[in-house]
Amino acid sequence: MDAAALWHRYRDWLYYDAGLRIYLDISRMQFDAAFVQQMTPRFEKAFKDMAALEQGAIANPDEDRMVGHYWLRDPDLAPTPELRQSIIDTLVDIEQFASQIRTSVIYPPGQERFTDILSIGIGGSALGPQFVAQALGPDFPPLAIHFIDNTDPEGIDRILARLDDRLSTTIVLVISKSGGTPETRNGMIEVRTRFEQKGLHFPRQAVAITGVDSKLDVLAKQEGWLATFPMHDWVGGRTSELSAVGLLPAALQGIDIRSILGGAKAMDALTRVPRLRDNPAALLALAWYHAGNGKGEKDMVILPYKDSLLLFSRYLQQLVMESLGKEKDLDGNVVYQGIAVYGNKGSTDQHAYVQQLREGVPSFFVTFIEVLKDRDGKSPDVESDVTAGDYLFGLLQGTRRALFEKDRESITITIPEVSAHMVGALIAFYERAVGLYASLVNVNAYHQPGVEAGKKAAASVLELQRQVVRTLQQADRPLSLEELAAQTQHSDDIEIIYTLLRHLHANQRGVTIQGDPGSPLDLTVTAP
Ligand SMILES: O=P(O)(O)OC[C@H]1O[C@](O)(CO)[C@@H](O)[C@@H]1O
Repeated sequence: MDAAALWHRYRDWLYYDAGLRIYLDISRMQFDAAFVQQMTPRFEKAFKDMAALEQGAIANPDEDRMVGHYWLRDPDLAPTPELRQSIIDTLVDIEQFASQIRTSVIYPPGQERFTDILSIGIGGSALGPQFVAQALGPDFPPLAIHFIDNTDPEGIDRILARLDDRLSTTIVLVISKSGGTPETRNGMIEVRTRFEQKGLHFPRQAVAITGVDSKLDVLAKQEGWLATFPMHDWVGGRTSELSAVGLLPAALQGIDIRSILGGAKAMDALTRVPRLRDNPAALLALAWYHAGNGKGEKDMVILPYKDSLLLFSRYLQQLVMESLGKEKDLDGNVVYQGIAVYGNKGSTDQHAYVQQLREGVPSFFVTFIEVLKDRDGKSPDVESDVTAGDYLFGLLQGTRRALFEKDRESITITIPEVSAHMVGALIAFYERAVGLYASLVNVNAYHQPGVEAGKKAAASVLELQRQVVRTLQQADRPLSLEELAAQTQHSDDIEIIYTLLRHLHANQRGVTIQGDPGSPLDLTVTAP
C-alpha cells in the first residue's frame, strides 16, 4: 500500500471520541472489507449478548451467576432496586471510611494516625490495585501502599522488613472474593503473626474485602475487624477493580475514585453502541480477531509509552487470558481459545525484545498506547528544539513504522493524559472488548475452571508431604526414595517425593538427605 492509500485507510478507520478525547487507530491491522462484512453478523450477536448481560442475564452459566461489573459505575443499570442501593451504599461507605482514615478520625491503637496500607491479595484481588497505584498514586500519598501478592516467604519478609517500625500504623487490607485463597490466607497469617510478635492487635488494624459470608467475612466479623466491605458474587475477580477491591485502596491513597468510575461509565456508554464502526471496543475486538484468526494465533504485545502505565500489561494479562483462555466453547466443543498477552513499556522494551518483534518470529501484534501529555509544565530541550517527550513520541512512531514495514501489525490507542478518568476508561475499554471477543468466539469469559486443577494438585502435594514426613518419622532406619514411595503407596509419585524432600532438606524442616542429590536412586533419607 502506498503512502496515500495508507493515509486514506488511517483516516477511514480512525475512531475519536470528543468527550473522552481518546483515539483508536486500527489501520495498521491488515484486514479488508470482506472480513469486516463477514464479521458484521457476529458482532450483531455479540452486541445482543452484551446487552443481555448488562440487563442481568446469567452470563456465567457454569457458576449460575450474573455478570454485573458495568453496574458498579452506573448503579441505575442494576437489575433490581436492592442491588442498585447496595452499590450506592458500598461506595458511600468506602468514601467515608477512607476519609476517616486519611483525616485520623479513625486511628490505630495508641497512635495518632495510619501511615501505610498493606494490601494482601492475589490475581484480580491485587493486579487492579497495583496497576492503579502505579498509574495514579500521588508522589506523597496520605498513606503509602505495599502489596503482598504471593506466598513467597522472602517476598513477605521483604515487605514486613520495610514496614517494620511502622507496622503499628499500618492498615492491613485482606482482599479475597472467595475468602479462601491459600496464598492470601498465608499472607494474612504471616502478617498477623508479626503483629502478635510486636504486641499489636491485628483485628484493630485489619479490613476485609470479601464475599458476604465467606470464611474471611465470618472471621473478620467474629473478631471485630476495623471494617469489612462486600464483594458481590456478580463481580468477577478480574473485573473487580471498580468494586471495593480497587476503590478502597485507591481512596486511601487519595486517588479520586469518582473520576475513575466516571471515566469507566463514559467508556461504557461509547462501547454500548451496537454498531461496529462506532464502537471502539468492537473495533478492538475486530482487530484481535483478525490478528489471531479468531483462534489467538498471535500474541498481544502491550506497549504503553508511559512509565505510569507499566503495570497495565500485567493487569490485562489476567483480564484477557483468564477470560478467553478456555478449553471448551459454550456448546462444549474443544476449542483451546485464548490470546497470550505480554509487554512492559516503551521505549524501555525497545532495548529488550523489540529486536525480535521487528526481525524474528512474527507471532504477535502490538498495541501501542500513546499519551499526549508529556508532563505538568514545560520540558527542557535535550537537543535543539527537541524534548525528552518528543523523543518518546518519536520512538513510538518510529517503532510503529519500522514494524509495519516488516508486515508486523499494530493498534494504537491515544489518550490525552494518565488521569483517574482515563484509567477508568481504559479499564472499561478492555473489559468490554474482552466481553465482545468472548462472544465472537463463543466462550464463557467469566469462569476460570482451569485454575482449579492447579489448586487441587497443590493441595494433594501438601498432603503427600505430610504423609512422607510421618512415614520417615516412624521408620527405624534411613529409607531410600523407592522404599519411601512404596511405603506411602505413592510409587507413581516418586519424582514429587524427591522434589519435596529436597525442599524440606533445604529449609531445615527435620528431613535429612544423604548421598548425591544428582543421583536420586542412591539417596537415603531420615527424619531424626
Ligand atoms: O479473590 P480471590 O477469591 O482470593 O481470588 C483471587 C484470584 O484467584 C482466581 O480465582 C484464580 O485462581 C482469580 O480469578 C482471582 O482473581
